[in-house]
Amino acid sequence: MTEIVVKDLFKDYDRVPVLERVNLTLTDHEFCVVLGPSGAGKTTFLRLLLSQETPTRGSIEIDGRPIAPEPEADRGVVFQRYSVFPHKTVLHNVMIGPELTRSRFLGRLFGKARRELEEKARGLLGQVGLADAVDKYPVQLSGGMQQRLAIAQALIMEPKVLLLDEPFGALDQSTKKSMHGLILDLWRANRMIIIMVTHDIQEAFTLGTRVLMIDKVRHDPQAPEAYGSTITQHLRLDPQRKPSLGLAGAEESRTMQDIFRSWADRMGPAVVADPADEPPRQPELLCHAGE
Ligand SMILES: Nc1ncnc2c1ncn2[C@@H]1O[C@H](COP(=O)(O)OP(=O)(O)OP(=O)(O)O)[C@@H](O)[C@H]1O
Repeated sequence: MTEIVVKDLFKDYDRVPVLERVNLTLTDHEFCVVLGPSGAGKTTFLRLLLSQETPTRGSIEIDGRPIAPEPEADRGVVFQRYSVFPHKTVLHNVMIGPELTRSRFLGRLFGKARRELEEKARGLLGQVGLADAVDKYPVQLSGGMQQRLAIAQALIMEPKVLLLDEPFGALDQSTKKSMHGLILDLWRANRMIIIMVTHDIQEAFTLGTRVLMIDKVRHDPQAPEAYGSTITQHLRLDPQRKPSLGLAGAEESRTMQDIFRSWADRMGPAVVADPADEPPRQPELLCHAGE
């Protein structure tokens, strides 16, 4: 069982408080989603959990021990912008983490150890739907495929905690939805704790077993930077009892065209011109004979 305990966490930058008095306990197999306005300190919170930043006060423990002062393999991370190595194939991108950890100087394993690692990497790439892309380079992949690769890269290190910083923010809606299915499957199969930052409230409620809001509770108009953010809302959700999320549920079963039309309808008077209402153009204007 994995447990993360965040106790009275404060973070200042140059004496400007960003986070104050953050307390949170997460136990095995939770999916915690962090929402909050821009600049509230969501990424700072993830960076503290990763040991990329040190707390000004307070502590973070994993399984009863203070987290290591340097980023370690017990915590994996996926960012919004693709963090893969462009000059390595998909397969080698997934193998590189364990190779660098286990062979610090050469960055490469040999013989049986390498064969076993390759098999594991291929298995993970299968899980994230990239089995057919193992020999490709990142530039040959779509945005969604690159994020799948980044997730496989993080998972091969078998982290106890997976940190996701707006991992799907740059993806189109339908790719985002398939990534939601994938991340939920991986979370169920690997039983790690996930902590994810997003701006997308629907995504938060779709995925989370916990949904947190980080924001400022105290404001001093004379000194806007006097106070930091803390957890202002905190919901635990039972994934088995979640209602279908209105629009999200409906959109899943509809085509992109239908979703587009429903958004166009909702725009109402804002729609200045709608080609769908114009009389159909003559077929000869659209295509040439023989095409
Ligand atoms: N290394 C740093 N040095 C100084 N200030 C920083 C540093 N990193 C972040 N900050 C400040 O901390 C505050 C919180 O930043 P953070 O990136 O954590 O917010 P966020 O909630 O993730 O924002 P967004 O939603 O826009 O990504 C901001 O005011 C930012 O300018």
